[in-house]
Amino acid sequence: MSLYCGIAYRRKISQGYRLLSTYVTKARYLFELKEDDGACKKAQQAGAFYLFHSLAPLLQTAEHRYLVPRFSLLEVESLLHKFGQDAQRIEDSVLIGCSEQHEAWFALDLGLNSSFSTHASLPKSEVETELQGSFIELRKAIFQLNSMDSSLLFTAQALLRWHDGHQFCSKSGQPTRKNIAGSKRVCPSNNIIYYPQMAPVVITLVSDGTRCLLARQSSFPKGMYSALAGFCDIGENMEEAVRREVAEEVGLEVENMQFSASQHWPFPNSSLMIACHATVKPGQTETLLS
Ligand SMILES: NC(=O)C1=CN([C@@H]2O[C@H](COP(=O)(O)OP(=O)(O)OC[C@H]3O[C@@H](n4cnc5c(N)ncnc54)[C@H](O)[C@@H]3O)[C@@H](O)[C@H]2O)C=CC1
Ligand SMILES: [Mg+2]
Repeated sequence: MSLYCGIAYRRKISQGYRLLSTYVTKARYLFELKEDDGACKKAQQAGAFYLFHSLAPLLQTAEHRYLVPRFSLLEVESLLHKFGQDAQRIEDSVLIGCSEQHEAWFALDLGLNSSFSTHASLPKSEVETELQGSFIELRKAIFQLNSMDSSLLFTAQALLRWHDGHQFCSKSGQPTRKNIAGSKRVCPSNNIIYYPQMAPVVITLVSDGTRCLLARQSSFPKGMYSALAGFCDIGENMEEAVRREVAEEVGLEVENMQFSASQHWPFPNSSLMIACHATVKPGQTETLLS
C-alpha cells in the first residue's frame, strides 16, 4: 500500500506538479541505469570511463596533485583493439555515477582477468605508456586527489573488487552474470541475486568530556594512533557494536553514544565506517589515564 502511494506520488510529481531537483533526477537516472541493461548500454555510448589495472587507478601527475583521466567509449574500444582485445571486455565495466547533465561514468579494470577470457590482463607498462599515465595504488594516492575524485575511485575500486571476487554462485557453484551497470550478479541456474556488500564498522572517539582516547594496532606505522574501530557483529545495532568494541579493545564501558559522520572505506575490503562519540562511564576515567 505504502509502496503504491509512493509510486503514484512520484508520477504526479514527474507529470509536472513540481519541478524535480537536479539531485532527484540524477538519483532516478542512476536507478534506471542499474535496473535497465538497455538504458545502461545506451549510456555507455556517451559515457566516460575511468581505467584501472589490478584495482590501481590510472592517474596523471600535475604539480603536486593527481589528475584522473577519463576516456570515451570509442577511446576504450580503440585501446582494447590496439592490445588485441575485442570490445566485449567493456561489459566488465561498472557504473560509478553520473554528472548533473547525466553523462554516465564507468570504471573498467584492464588488469583483472576478464569474465570473457582467462588471459585477458593487458600489459601494465605498455598501457601506461600508451595512455601517458601510471596505475597507482589508490591508498598511496588519496591525499593527492580531490575529494570528488577520491570518492568516485573508492566506489569504483570497491565495485571492481567485489565483482572480481564474486564470479560464482555460492549455492550452485555456477558462474554468475553481472548486469550491465554492475549493481548485481545473478546465478542463471537458480536466479539468486547477489548485491555488492559493505561491512559496517564503528569507529569511536571515547572521551571523559575533556580528554579523548586514541589507540594503536601493532600493524600501524610508528607514531600512528586512531580512534577505536571494529566490525559490527551480525545481529548488533550500532550502539551495541560501539559498546562491545570499546570493551574488547580497551576494557572500558561507555555510554551516551552519538553518531557523528560516516564514510565508505574500500581498504582492504568495502566497509561503511560509522563514526561515533561516546563517553566513559563514571568511575572509569582513571582507567582512561593509565
Ligand atoms: N580510518 C581509521 O582511522 C581506521 C580505520 N580502520 C578500519 O576499520 C576496519 C575495522 O577495524 P579493525 O580494528 O581491523 O576491526 P576489528 O577490531 O573488528 O578487528 C578485526 C578482526 O575482526 C574480525 N572480523 C569480523 N568481521 C570482519 C569483517 N567483515 N572483515 C574483516 N574482519 C572481520 C577478524 O577476525 C579481524 O581480524 C578496518 O577495515 C580498518 O581498515 C581501523 C582503524 C582506524
Ligand atoms: Mg579494532
